[in-house]
Formats: sequence, C-alpha cells, structure tokens
Amino acid sequence: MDQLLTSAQIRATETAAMAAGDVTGLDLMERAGAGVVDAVFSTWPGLKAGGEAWVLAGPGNNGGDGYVIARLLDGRGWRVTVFALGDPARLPPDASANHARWAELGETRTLAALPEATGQPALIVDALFGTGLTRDLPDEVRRALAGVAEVARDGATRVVAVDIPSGLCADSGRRRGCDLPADLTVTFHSAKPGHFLADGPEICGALRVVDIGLRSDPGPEVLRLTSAPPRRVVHKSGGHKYNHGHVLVLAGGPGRGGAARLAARAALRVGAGLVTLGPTPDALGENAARLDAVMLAPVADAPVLARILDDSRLNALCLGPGLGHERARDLVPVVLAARRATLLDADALSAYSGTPSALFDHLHPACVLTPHDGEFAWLFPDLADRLAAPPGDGAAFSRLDAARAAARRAGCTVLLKGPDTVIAAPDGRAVLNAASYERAAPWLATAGAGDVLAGLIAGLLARGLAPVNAAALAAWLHVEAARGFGPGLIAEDLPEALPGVLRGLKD
Ligand SMILES: NC(=O)C1=CN([C@@H]2O[C@H](COP(=O)(O)OP(=O)(O)OC[C@H]3O[C@@H](n4cnc5c(N)ncnc54)[C@H](O)[C@@H]3O)[C@@H](O)[C@H]2O)[C@@H](O)CC1
Ligand SMILES: Nc1ncnc2c1ncn2[C@@H]1O[C@H](COP(=O)(O)OP(=O)(O)O)[C@@H](O)[C@H]1O
Ligand SMILES: [K+]
Repeated sequence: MDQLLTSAQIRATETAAMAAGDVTGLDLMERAGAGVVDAVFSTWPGLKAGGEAWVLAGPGNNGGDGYVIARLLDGRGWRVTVFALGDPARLPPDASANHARWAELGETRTLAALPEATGQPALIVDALFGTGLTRDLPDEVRRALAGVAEVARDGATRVVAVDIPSGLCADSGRRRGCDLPADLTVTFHSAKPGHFLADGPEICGALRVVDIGLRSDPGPEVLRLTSAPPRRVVHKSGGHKYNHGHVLVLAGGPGRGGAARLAARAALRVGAGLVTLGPTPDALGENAARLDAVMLAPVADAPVLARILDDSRLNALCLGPGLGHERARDLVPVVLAARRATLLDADALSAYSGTPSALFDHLHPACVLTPHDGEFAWLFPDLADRLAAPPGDGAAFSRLDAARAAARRAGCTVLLKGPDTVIAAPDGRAVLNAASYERAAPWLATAGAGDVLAGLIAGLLARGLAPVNAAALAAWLHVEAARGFGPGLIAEDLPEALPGVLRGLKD
C-alpha cells in the first residue's frame, strides 16, 4: 500500500473499524504484537533459537504491543524482562489487559532499573512510544534509551522498534529525543510519513509494514508514495513529434550552459517531441558545439523571448539552471505572462530571494517550483524557520506541512528536494518520492542532478501531464535512473540511464 497515514489518520481508521464492530482493540494489539514477532524471526532466522530479550514498554498502547510481544517471545522459550515506563495501573484498557497477562508469566522492572541491568540481550524491543508521541522525551527516558543503545552497539544485539522508534515523530520524521536507533521497524496497516521524512529512514533501520486487518479510505488529501507508472503514461503511442510537445529551456551566457543542456537532454529523453535551448546570442556557438538533437534559438532579452513565445507550439518552458539572476529577473515575467506550463528552478527561484511576492504575484497553476532547502528558505523564510525551530506540543511541523503551505501560497505545484522529496499541489494533494530503504539513491547527491530533474519535469509537462503528476513522475524516474546506474553516477549519466527505466515499465 502506498498511502502514508499520519497519527491522526491511523487513529481515526482504528476507531472507525472498532466502532463498526469489525475488530476490537485487543484483536488489533494481538495482531500488531504477533506481526512484530513474525517480522523479527523472518528478518533474523537465527533468533528463532531463542535467547534473552529486553522489552521497553511505555505508558500507552505502544507499550501494550510490547506486553503482547513479551508474552509471545516467552511462549517461544525466550528469557524476557520488561522494563516499564509509568505506572501500570494507569495503562489504557487494552494495554492494561496485556500487562496483566504478562504479569502472570514474567518479570516487569521499571525503566529506571535499566542502567543496572546486566547481560547481553539478543533482542531489544522498543515499545515505549508510537504514534501517540506528543512532545520531546523526558531526559530520564533519553538517558535510558542512550544506555540501551550503548548495550546494543556491540553488534550482537538486534533492536526492533514497534511502530516507530520511540522519540521519532510519526508525522514529521523529526527527532524528539530519539536516542535508540532501530535495526528494524515494524509498523501497522500502512507506513507513516515519519518513516520516510527527515531523520526517519536513518533511525528506523529496515522498515516492515504488517497487515492487522484494518481498511482505510482516507480521501484525496492523504500523502502517497510515488510508484512505478503504467507503461502507457510515458510510452509514445504514435503521432507526430509535435504531438509530444515542444520544450524551451532558457539558458545563460558564455561558459554557463552546462546546467541548461543537462535539463534539455533530460526533457528530450523523457519523450518531449522537440526541445530548444535558448542561450544568449554570444553563447550560441559553444552550445552548438555540444548539442545535436536539441535545437538552438538565441534569446537576447525579454522582447526577443516574447516574440519566440508567439509560437504556441512551445508548450512547456524551463528556466533557472545556469540562467543568472539578472537574466532570470528579466525573463521570468515574460515566461509567466505566457501562461504556459512552466518549470522554475535554481536561479529563477533564488533571483527572488528577499522579494518572493514579486514572483508569487505572477505564478499560475501550470507552474512547478523545484527548490532545494536553500532556495526554499529564500522564498518561504517563515516556513523554513518553522522547520528549523524546536517543535512545540503536538505533531512536529514537517517537510510535508512546509511543502503544502508553500504550494498554497505560491498557487502552484512545489517540489521540495531531498532524499525525501515532497511534491505538493495548491489543493493539498501531496506525494512523497522517498529515496530511502530499498530505493536509497545516495549517488544523486552530485552536481547537476537537480538540473536533470528540472528537464524531466519540463519534458513531462510538454507531453501534457498535469503539473503535480509531472513532478511526481519525474522525481520517481530520477531516482530509478540513479539506482539503475549506481555508484559512480554523475549528472550526465541520468538522461542516459532513463531509457532502461522506461523499458522496464509494465502495463
Ligand atoms: N492505531 C492503531 O491502529 C493501532 C495502534 N497500536 C499501537 O498503539 C500505539 C499508539 O498508542 P497510544 O495512542 O496509546 O500512544 P503511545 O503508546 O505512543 O503513547 C501515548 C502515551 O504517551 C504519553 N506521551 C506522549 N508523548 C510523551 C512524551 N514525550 N513523554 C512522556 N509521555 C508521553 C501520552 O500522554 C500517552 O499516555 C501505536 O503506535 C501502536 O503501537 C496497536 O496496538 C494496534 C493498532
Ligand atoms: N542523498 C540523496 N538521496 C537521494 N536524492 C538526493 C540526495 N541528495 C540529493 N538528491 C537529489 O538530487 C537532486 C539535487 O538537486 P540540487 O540540489 O538542485 O542540485 P544541483 O543544483 O547540483 O543539480 C535533487 O533532485 C535531490 O532530491
Ligand atoms: K516504539
């Protein structure tokens, strides 16, 4: 399942299922605990032989899952000690029931006793806090977790996090005192945004999603992960080159053409029928020496650009990479007045640092902005400040929240770059292109990778995809191309790796 449910959404899903009489809270807790135990043994078959386990159990239902896990491990011959946080008498009902069942079987000590615990457990189960985390962890809990992390560091101990590592915010992936990194995180029904955003992937280890029999239909605003598109979305089904659109990539002056050329080549590779590069007249020769299939048109200034845009077949415009700030401020107004599908990146964004409303006033729904964190902070300084500030009570402000707010303010699609690239539309729809876990693509951290992404989006816009879909699909293809190429990747390799990705798509 590619949807990511926030804490509130998973709670609502659980409540609705219980209210409909489909399932009880105890059933869900039992399935969750059993799911964790199964995942542990399938991930590490060597642990089936048994051993010593420490279960850290918190004051809510995450702790309840922990008591189920303690019982199930005990039943499989493990020596289990539970270290509990909080007064067991104050556990919520389902967790309390499972605490009582555990109390008949084994020992529960307080979390404060953890530093005195001796031995080397084969398995540590982190069931302190899950989706109910609402604030930073208290210092004594942080100290206990850091102590356990020290025990686990010798390599023989596996750490499994129940639902999410304790202290990691399930909605934002931000740390709230998260001092025990997991080797494996087992979550329920669907993954949560925090498993993929910000620090999530680094702290979760591997991620497994367990079906606990819930059904959900959270509506169009739910966050989704990008996924492989059906072949028909990108393959050409015949027609003339003009049926597949014509991209104009505006470029800068002499010696600054590389970024725009990367974008142009990517636009062509993703299937735009024609791509024209528009550098300054004095940079025409050097660009001509480097281009074949990409056409050239000198663009001296804004009036020249306006005349070129009289050709309505130029249906997607891409500007920013290598453009220069002065040229960007000159050309962006003309481009936006043309009301074509438009990709703004790099200099077309940073040229408006300090004066973002001069840009926002002219944006329209067919635009896509692709800021990296720095460009985002220049255009949306208040949102960047909220992302950097320590979170208050409740779910921490996330990159998803930031991208959604930015898209609403800009009135167009915003793609916030990173290993956790968020694509948000002004109507609240959002997609997350996660380059983590089995999709990790660290080779994308290379100069020019963003220019290629800009070209991919422009190419898909030219082919008629809606802005948010073009951005999401381009981001997916970008990561797949990087993964297909692997180590040693440089930006030039990305467009060349694309045909292999396109060939691999299924119907
Ligand atoms: N929602 C579902 O569908 C299911 C949830 N289950 C489990 O239930 C968990 C959620 O349970 P809860 O909502 O009870 O929440 P948690 O168990 O995550 O924690 C809630 C408790 O911790 C306290 N708390 C929050 N932040 C704190 C902090 N920083 N320091 C100290 N105390 C803090 C809260 O006041 C509350 O008492 C999930 O993560 C999952 O493990 C499963 O049992 C199965 C199904
Ligand atoms: N560690 C990483 N894992 C996955 N993708 C990454 C990583 N680092 C960067 N990227 C991606 O690479 C691209 C870099 O773009 P950008 O920062 O604009 O660089 P440049 O301007 O050099 O092209 C973005 O699409 C970003 O999402
Ligand atoms: K946990």
